[in-house]
Amino acid sequence: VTASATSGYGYGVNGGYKALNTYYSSGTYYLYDVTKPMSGVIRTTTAKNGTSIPGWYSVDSNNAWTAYSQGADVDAHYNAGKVYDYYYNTHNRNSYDNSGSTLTSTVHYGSNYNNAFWNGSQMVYGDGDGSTFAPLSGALDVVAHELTHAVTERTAGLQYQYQSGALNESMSDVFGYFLDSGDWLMGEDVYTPGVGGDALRSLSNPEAYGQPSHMNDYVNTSSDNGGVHTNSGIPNKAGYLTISSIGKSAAEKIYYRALTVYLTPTSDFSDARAALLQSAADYYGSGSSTYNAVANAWNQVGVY
Ligand SMILES: CCCCC[C@H](S)C(=O)N[C@@H](Cc1ccccc1)C(=O)N[C@@H](C)C(=O)O
Ligand SMILES: [Zn+2]
Repeated sequence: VTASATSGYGYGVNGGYKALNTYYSSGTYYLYDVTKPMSGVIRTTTAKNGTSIPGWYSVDSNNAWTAYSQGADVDAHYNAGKVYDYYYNTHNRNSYDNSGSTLTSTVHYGSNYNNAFWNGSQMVYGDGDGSTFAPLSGALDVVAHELTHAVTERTAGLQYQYQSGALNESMSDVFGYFLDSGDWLMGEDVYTPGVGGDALRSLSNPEAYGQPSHMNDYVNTSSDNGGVHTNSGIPNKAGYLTISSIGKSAAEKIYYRALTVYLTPTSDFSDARAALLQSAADYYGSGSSTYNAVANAWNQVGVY
């Protein structure tokens, strides 16, 4: 029996219709996308609520991925393709390693698992417990967040602890905004499915969800790898101020250049300011309004 690339469709976590690049072989359809200009593929698997990854290929009998339980698989696959396209089209980067390597997403990880992560090789998504989170692949900003960790790991290599770790987290949130720029919120599409209008974090108002937005309020702690999900509010606020001042397109350029050219594993918030200023100077000149806007943004969060 022939095997071939096919086009399917399905419903995501929140019920939205999604066209899917799938693959047919011997009577079974797979979430396996061979349509991208990459040496590898984009593929989605399920851990079947265990913790063994990558687990098993997500499969379907008729290429209509419409079962409620398939929503997480549908969105992980669809959103990974969107983030791949973003990095390729906007930054000329071919997959997380710029070598077109395969992107693997595993969904249904664990039981009631309220998180998602990049494990050094692939993306992994929990289903959430239905109260704190719905399946996390249902949010494009979550998928962009996780895939950006992979990019960061292959470029700046920001150590996941203390300021470099909070910066690592912030880079993932800022690129999450670039993908899902309808609002300044993070995770709103999957956070507390029973409660409307809230989110896990806000870039414009970190305090709304318990994060600082100024160095005076930096939290010194050993918890959460030195507060990486707390102190990310400070560079996140600087990101909001920067993007609001210079616009999304210029911000994407200087953020990508800072991340891939100037930042290093031990970079702290002040190094991030310098890297973004240098990137702004590279693109627009050191006396440019863009340069000055970046300086002002970081001044406002108390980072010099
Ligand atoms: C292995 C466990 C820790 C990994 C943390 C991953 S990178 C992470 O930061 N995940 C994001 C998921 C996310 C992203 C955007 C929007 C909503 C949720 C995260 O922020 N996790 C929170 C819940 C945390 O770990 O505190
Ligand atoms: Zn993260």
